[in-house]
Amino acid sequence: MTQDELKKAAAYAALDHVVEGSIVGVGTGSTVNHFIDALAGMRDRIRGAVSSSEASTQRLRAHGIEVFDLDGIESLPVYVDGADEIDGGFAMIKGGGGALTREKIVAAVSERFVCICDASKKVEVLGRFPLPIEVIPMARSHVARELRALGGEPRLREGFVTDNGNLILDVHGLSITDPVTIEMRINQIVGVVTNGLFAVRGADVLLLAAPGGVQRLDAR
Ligand SMILES: O=C(CO)[C@H](O)[C@H](O)COP(=O)(O)O
Repeated sequence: MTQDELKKAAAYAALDHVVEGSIVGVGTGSTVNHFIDALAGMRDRIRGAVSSSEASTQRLRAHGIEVFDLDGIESLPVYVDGADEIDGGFAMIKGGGGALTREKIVAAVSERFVCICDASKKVEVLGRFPLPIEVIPMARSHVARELRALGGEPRLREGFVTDNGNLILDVHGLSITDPVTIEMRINQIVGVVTNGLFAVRGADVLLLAAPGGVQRLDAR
């Protein structure tokens, strides 16, 4: 099976977690694109979606799924999203698609985070995938210096602007054995909007697709 077929298998497995009659939290990325396509098949059984990016919003609307503004919604039962890496404690690196801030906001108001991944995303220690940091443009050099002081090597994602009008620094060379501490530490750097570590609030359920099938793992 190709990696894309595995992503699709994980995405379709997430349909079992969608609560009928509800508004569904929807992430961003190629795995989530499969989820959106799958969700279209049950669009008459959900109220709609809250989206974490302009790209996902467009795809949802193209399928006739109503997209609600998150503001004013107190809680969503389920948020479905992919990850760039996920560890044994269900902490994740996200933001490969640059949507990390809105993803973290939608995840924060969701009762359950269902992570959909192909098996290549599961790692022992986070950090081989460069950690994305969304940065206010004027703070770019300051944030880069602070990240170097933490032992990382930040690189500007050239030609990329987030949906919020900010920049992304991808930080190479971090070995993240204590993701909660690193997530909180990076968030304290002035000029950082969000970092791509989802550890303080990690995934609750992992649907991990391998050639043998989709394995469901629950957070302890
Ligand atoms: O965090 C994300 C986007 O900001 C994605 O969930 C992550 O990059 C995984 O993407 P893909 O499903 O394309 O492998």
